Amino acid sequence: MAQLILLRHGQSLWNASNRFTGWVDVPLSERGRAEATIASCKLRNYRVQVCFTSMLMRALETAVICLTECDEICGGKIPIIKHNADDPQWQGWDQYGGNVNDELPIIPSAALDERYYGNLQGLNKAETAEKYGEDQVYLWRRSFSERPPGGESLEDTMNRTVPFFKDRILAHIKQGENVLVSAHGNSLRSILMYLDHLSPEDVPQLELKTGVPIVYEIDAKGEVQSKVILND
Ligand SMILES: O=C(O)[C@@H](CO)OP(=O)(O)O
Repeated sequence: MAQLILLRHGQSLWNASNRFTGWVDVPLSERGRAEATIASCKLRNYRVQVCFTSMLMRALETAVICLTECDEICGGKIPIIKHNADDPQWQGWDQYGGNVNDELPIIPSAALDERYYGNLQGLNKAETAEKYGEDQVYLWRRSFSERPPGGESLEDTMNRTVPFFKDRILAHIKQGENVLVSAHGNSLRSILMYLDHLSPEDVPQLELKTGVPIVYEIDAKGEVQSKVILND
């Protein structure tokens, strides 16, 4: 049995100012860094062997804080970010001498990036609801299939997150390795939808808090055996 820890990044500067963010690469706020530190300390009795993140700074920052503040989660290994590891042009410039077993790889992938919010990116969420109506904005934000203007629906997002999750992340879990995934509200909602067998009618109610770890135990067949949310 292996553990999968899903972590929505800490509060970003645009979460704080209530703006649609999507693929805009906004860093964490001071509160977001504190949330990531608290998550790290909640996870001090857990151990992971590999970490996946999106390519966006707020998820990478959260992963690095989580792995380095209360660093017991690394089990004595050094976290090392594997930029471009999936790029066929990559020449291995960060290769080094020494024992690769001493490192805890952090693997960033665009497959885990937040849902693309298209023309809504940068707009204030409350002002957008006033302009287009609460119901329309709720559909854009929380329905499964409705696309925000020029952006991705949750279904579109799921079509890139879940294949990556099955091919790359579940492969580690099935071998008994514990994995930390640091990503986003909607990219993680799509993965939870898969893990928890949620229907398109169930998923609008699913809300993930920033910086709150969700721990799954998953067996060698990839079946979920338990789930716990590390709230306060
Ligand atoms: O702005 C975003 O990218 C997301 C996550 O913060 O917003 P929403 O709550 O609408 O999913």
